[in-house]
Amino acid sequence: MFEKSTWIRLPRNVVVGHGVRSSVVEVVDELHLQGRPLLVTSPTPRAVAAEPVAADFEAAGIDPAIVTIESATFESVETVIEAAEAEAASYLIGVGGGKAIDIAKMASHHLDMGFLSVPTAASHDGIVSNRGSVPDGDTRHSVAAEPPLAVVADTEVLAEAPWELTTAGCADIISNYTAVMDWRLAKRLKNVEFSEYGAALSEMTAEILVDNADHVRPGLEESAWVVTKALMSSGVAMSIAGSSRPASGAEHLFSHQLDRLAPEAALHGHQVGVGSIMTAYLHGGERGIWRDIRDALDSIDAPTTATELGLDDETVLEALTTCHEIRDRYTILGNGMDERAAREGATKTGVID
Ligand SMILES: NC(=O)C1=CN([C@@H]2O[C@H](COP(=O)(O)OP(=O)(O)OC[C@H]3O[C@@H](n4cnc5c(N)ncnc54)[C@H](O)[C@@H]3O)[C@@H](O)[C@H]2O)C=CC1
Ligand SMILES: O=C(CO)COP(=O)(O)O
Ligand SMILES: [Zn+2]
Repeated sequence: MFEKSTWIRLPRNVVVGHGVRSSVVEVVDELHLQGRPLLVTSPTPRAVAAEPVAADFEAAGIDPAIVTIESATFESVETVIEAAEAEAASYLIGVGGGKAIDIAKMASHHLDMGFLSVPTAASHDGIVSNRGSVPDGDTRHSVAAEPPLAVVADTEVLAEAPWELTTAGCADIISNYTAVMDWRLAKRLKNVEFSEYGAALSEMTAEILVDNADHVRPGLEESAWVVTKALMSSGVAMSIAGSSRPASGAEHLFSHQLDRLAPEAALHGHQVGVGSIMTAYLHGGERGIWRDIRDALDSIDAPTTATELGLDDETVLEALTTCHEIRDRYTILGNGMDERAAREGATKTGVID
């Protein structure tokens, strides 16, 4: 008897383009959301977009509340839940980079409320995904969360954000190549659940981005358009898979461990990009695709070395040899890398000297 079933949850409205920030109130109306919104943001995105969106609500006769979080932690999720209850909010709007959107997503899941995603940076592929990513002591959780009811991605805002945020988003997408390699390996060796559609969409997204790398240049609003579409497509791949597997393999474990060893040293996307160069080497050796990944990152100004990440060689090696412990996700790292092997791989790929 056939007993499989799946429930794929995706946004109902995706609004992308020049000046669409001012459409948030209209999108809320179209979704028939009633009552008071709580805008969940972080310090810089608050001024960039949350306050203008709040002003639009006020002009429409709706009184919004705002809460500012500083970090992506379970404490921040609690802060937002308490603010939603204290302010009698009816739905949430995440306004900012990956951290603010993740926290809004997880709080809305807990509160059983709808949420909208309003990215201010094309820096990560959590914009539409149904996952939240949170560090917790020695581990890193990929938490099932509420996908957004709608996404409003203003390319004018995204293009005005610092360029390195956009290159981080590109690197988060390029890392899909190795994430899917790890996923296929885990399917073969550990029989983990695998989605051909999720994997194919993730790989195709990276392919399209790399093919369009010439259009990803500082100062071009078209860059924000190209990158945001890829970030959304990658998020949809995660929602189809029901896990972050299509977009998160060993290169993400490496980045999550760096977040513990050298907090705030570099952007998430930049860290996973450098991790992807090294894990591509582990998958394919000299003849593997690690050079293609390095060149793709280089072509869009993303870091390809420890120095460009602002890290010393020893931190990179420590992360590489210990990151398999971060979570129970089988990857090319298996039960962990030997220190000499890690040094050899990192040196051969030019990540360390
Ligand atoms: N849930 C998911 O599926 C995914 C979650 N993530 C998570 O997202 C986070 C990484 O996202 P990021 O955006 O890199 O981090 P972030 O949210 O900390 O943003 C990076 C920096 O950019 C600033 N910023 C944002 N918009 C700006 C603007 N318009 N102008 C000037 N500064 C601006 C922020 O204030 C912050 O200082 C990590 O916690 C990562 O784990 C990443 C990918 C997928
Ligand atoms: O960053 C992600 C995909 O780009 C997902 O993060 P996790 O590794 O926490 O699942
Ligand atoms: Zn990522």
